[in-house]
Amino acid sequence: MSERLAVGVLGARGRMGATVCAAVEAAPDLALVAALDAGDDRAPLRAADVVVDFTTPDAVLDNIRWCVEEGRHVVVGTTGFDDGRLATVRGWLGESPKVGVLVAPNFGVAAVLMMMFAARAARYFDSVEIVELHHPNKIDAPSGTARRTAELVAQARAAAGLAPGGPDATATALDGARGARVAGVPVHAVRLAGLVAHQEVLLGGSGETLTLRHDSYDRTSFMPGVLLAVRRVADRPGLTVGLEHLLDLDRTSDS
Ligand SMILES: NC(=O)C1=CN([C@@H]2O[C@H](COP(=O)(O)OP(=O)(O)OC[C@H]3O[C@@H](n4cnc5c(N)ncnc54)[C@H](O)[C@@H]3O)[C@@H](O)[C@H]2O)C=CC1
Ligand SMILES: O=C(O)C1=N[C@H](C(=O)O)C[C@H](O)C1
Repeated sequence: MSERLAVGVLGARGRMGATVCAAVEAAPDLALVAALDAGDDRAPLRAADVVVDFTTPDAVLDNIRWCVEEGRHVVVGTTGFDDGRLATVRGWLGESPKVGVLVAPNFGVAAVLMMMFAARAARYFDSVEIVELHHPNKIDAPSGTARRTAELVAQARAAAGLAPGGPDATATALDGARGARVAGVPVHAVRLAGLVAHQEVLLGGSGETLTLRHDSYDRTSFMPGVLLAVRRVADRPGLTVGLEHLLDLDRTSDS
């Protein structure tokens, strides 16, 4: 058998990090060489070909900078990215052009399909709103998936000459009643005991609606996508945003 790909995990004692460690250990072509959490020395990551980060929005940028400087490829599931943060990562990669960093707000294949379908459908409807629903231990709102979905929907609607959200006659509202606007699209966040990770994209037109719903019932749902990214990130020097680029699904129009 050929040599196994060496993988390090940051956030290894967390919900996602622990699941990633188990998935890597179960994969015959991968070897878990470092499983680190907050406060640990990062030196053992020098033995890794690829580092996986599932930490916190506060910690992730410093981890990526360290990995890029050390020439390690990075698969990032941690959320909290916006254009400014992605530009910062691109800047570091400019100094290390052989390194690949893949940032994905959601590694669930069905979740990626839901995002792609939402972008594809967005131009056919008057209104679009997003409802994301998560476990109550989640520290960021709205979710990274909802943010990315809103951005993709807004881009598709702008390309079709449409406003991002839809008609809305609301004249008075309590703070938050109409959700947050992400790229102009209303996004509503629910935190509920018993949930893992769920999202609905609601599209409305004349006398009809379309609801796209995705449910992650278990964190193993993210593992095929994480392992695909681990195996492929070295082939993609520079920054890749979104698992869709590894799934050949990134077309969102007929042209
Ligand atoms: N892209 C995706 O498919 C998914 C992304 N996520 C995201 O992953 C992140 C982690 O989620 P959970 O595992 O649920 O959180 P968690 O709170 O269970 O785990 C985070 C872990 O990171 C550790 N940590 C904090 N700072 C660190 C540092 N500097 N170095 C190493 N470890 C550090 C914490 O001690 C903790 O063990 C969140 O941003 C979440 O939104 C979660 C699920 C799927
Ligand atoms: O914190 C979570 O649990 C999740 N985070 C990601 C996000 O913010 O989109 C992915 C998934 O929704 C689970």
